Amino acid sequence: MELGWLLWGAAVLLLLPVLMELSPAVNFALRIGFYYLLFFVCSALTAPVCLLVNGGRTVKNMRIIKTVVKTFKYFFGLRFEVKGLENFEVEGPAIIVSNHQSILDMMGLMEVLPDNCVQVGKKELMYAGTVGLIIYLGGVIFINRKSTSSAKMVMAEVAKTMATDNVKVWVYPEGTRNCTGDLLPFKKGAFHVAVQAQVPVIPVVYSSFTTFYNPKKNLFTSGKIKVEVLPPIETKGLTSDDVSELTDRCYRTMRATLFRLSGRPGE
Ligand SMILES: CCCCCCCCCCCCCCC(=O)SCCNC(=O)CCNC(=O)[C@H](O)C(C)(C)COP(=O)(O)OP(=O)(O)OC[C@H]1O[C@@H](n2cnc3c(N)ncnc32)[C@H](O)[C@@H]1OP(=O)(O)O
Ligand SMILES: CCCCCCCC/C=C\CCCCCCCC(=O)OC[C@@H](O)COP(=O)(O)O
Repeated sequence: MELGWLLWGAAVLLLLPVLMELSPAVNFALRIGFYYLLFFVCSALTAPVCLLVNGGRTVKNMRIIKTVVKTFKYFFGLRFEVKGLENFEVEGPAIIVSNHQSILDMMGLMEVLPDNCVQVGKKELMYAGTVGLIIYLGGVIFINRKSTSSAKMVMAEVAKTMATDNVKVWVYPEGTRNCTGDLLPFKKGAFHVAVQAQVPVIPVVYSSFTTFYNPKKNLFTSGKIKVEVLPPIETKGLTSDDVSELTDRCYRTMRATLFRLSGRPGE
């Protein structure tokens, strides 16, 4: 019986590289499955450490989470080329906005995440098993995207407390993943919060993943991701009437940067 299992295991191990080579679908499934597994297992292992070190839900846990997630890139042959980190060095809180292409973004997020920075996430993530637990412990702010009123209330609370808590808040203004190499229209919530709190908006742009990652084509290989932190956009003196213009300005700047970083001709 044992010999049978041993032979079976050896056959799979020998066949796997061949299968991955022959079938992009198998390669994609195994690599993305391993990514999920990494998240699931590392979350289970990191949660007790966060509880022991910091006692509960606090942005301080993001340091521990960041240390763990920054190792993931090595498993997938991904490299980050980062520019402009000095733009995070603003006095006090800020709203950080970035493009959002895939769950692989979590590696890019942790690659540059400044201290005392929490993220805004869809509330469904709370139920993602051990990952839900660890992102709760990391201080992630959960919103219900399906209820604008409740999401606005949560965001309004963030605008009030981010100054006292001295935290930066990272928002994905596209509101969903988008791996087309372009930007979706921006939701305005992040910009309302920045104006309400009178804090700067710091745009962050990641180059397009399309050269190494495309779920529709079962493409997931190694690759280089360029990251650029852009200069802060001040909101002092702005009011809610200025939010649309602020959103559009940020969108245009980030889209031009995305095209530049991705080697795509601008429009
Ligand atoms: C060891 C392993 C560990 C691994 C751990 C990994 C750790 C990191 C985890 C990080 C998780 C990250 C997850 C990311 C996501 O989940 S992305 C999806 C969720 N994010 C968002 O949706 C982005 C934020 N969304 C918004 O800000 C929206 O604006 C929202 C507030 C939700 C409202 O959306 P919606 O109604 O769809 O559209 P609009 O934005 O156009 O708003 C409609 C009108 O309302 C006005 N508005 C919006 N917000 C506000 C506000 N805060 N105050 C006042 N008014 C507001 C807006 O102006 C629109 O009105 P007008 O059209 O202007 O009249
Ligand atoms: C015991 C219960 C087990 C439950 C199994 C859950 C296992 C979960 C394992 C890994 C989950 C990895 C998720 C990492 C965080 C991903 C953040 C992210 O990128 O979410 C997508 C969100 O931005 C936008 O969502 P949509 O594009 O709108 O959709």
